[in-house]
Amino acid sequence: MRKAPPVHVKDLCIGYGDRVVQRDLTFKVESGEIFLIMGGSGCGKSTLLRHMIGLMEPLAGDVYYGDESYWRAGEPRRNALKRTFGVLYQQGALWSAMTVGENVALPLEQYTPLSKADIQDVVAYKLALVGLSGYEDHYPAQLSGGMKKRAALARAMALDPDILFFDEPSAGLDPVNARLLDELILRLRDSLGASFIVVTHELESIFAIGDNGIFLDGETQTAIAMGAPKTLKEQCTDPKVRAFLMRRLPADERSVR
Ligand SMILES: Nc1ncnc2c1ncn2[C@@H]1O[C@H](COP(=O)(O)OP(=O)(O)OP(=O)(O)O)[C@@H](O)[C@H]1O
Repeated sequence: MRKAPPVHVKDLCIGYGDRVVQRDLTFKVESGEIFLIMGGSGCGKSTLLRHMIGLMEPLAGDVYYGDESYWRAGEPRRNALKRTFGVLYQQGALWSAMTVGENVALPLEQYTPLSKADIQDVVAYKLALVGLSGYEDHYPAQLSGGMKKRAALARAMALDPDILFFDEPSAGLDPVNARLLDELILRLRDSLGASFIVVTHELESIFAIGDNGIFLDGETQTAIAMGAPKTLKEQCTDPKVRAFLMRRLPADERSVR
């Protein structure tokens, strides 16, 4: 099985123009880990993800893939690195005018020299991985919300990424489909050896899939906790983290302590 490079975020400061959203972020995502980015609304989770994917340049600090600095690498190398990432955005964002098969085939047509027949084989394999065998000719509008997510996941996996980035994978899904997606993520991690970096605030997902994670705080604009969600729930004494992981109001947490 392939091994994804560890990802090392070092002294990262992120934001928009003059506006700092998060500062001094340092953490490591080990190979094959499901790493969660957690925190309240607006604290900067998606912004951090955009920086890790290389869509936004940090105000300070860097992101290392293996030993390689992303931002000190030249643009050709950055583009090559980007191709080792699979990204699944909140909306799924399948091309609605294309069939599911065409959606998954697109990155293969753009970035590989594979023949049409080989591309069809890869598409069939990726759709089988997400439980959508035989849906090649369906259009996104003909799929349920959960199926759309899985089709978008098949597309994100088209180029055999080392690292998959998910922004709120279970947003908009009912609890049963959200759970099926969690199970799929666990299965794919085990079978592909890829790492997953996931933004989520769904408590069930957090405890079901998270090996490790970081908790961002919007108020202090930095990370206030790191670790396995289950351990954080048992041991972290920060009232904001406890409130988040136990779905209590921070004021109640303070009075409990
Ligand atoms: N394109 C942008 N330009 C300027 N500010 C932005 C932009 N996108 C987001 N922000 C601001 O950056 C902060 C962090 O936003 P971000 O979307 O990263 O938070 P989040 O933790 O992912 O939120 P949520 O959980 O609600 O999706 C917010 O205050 C937001 O208003």
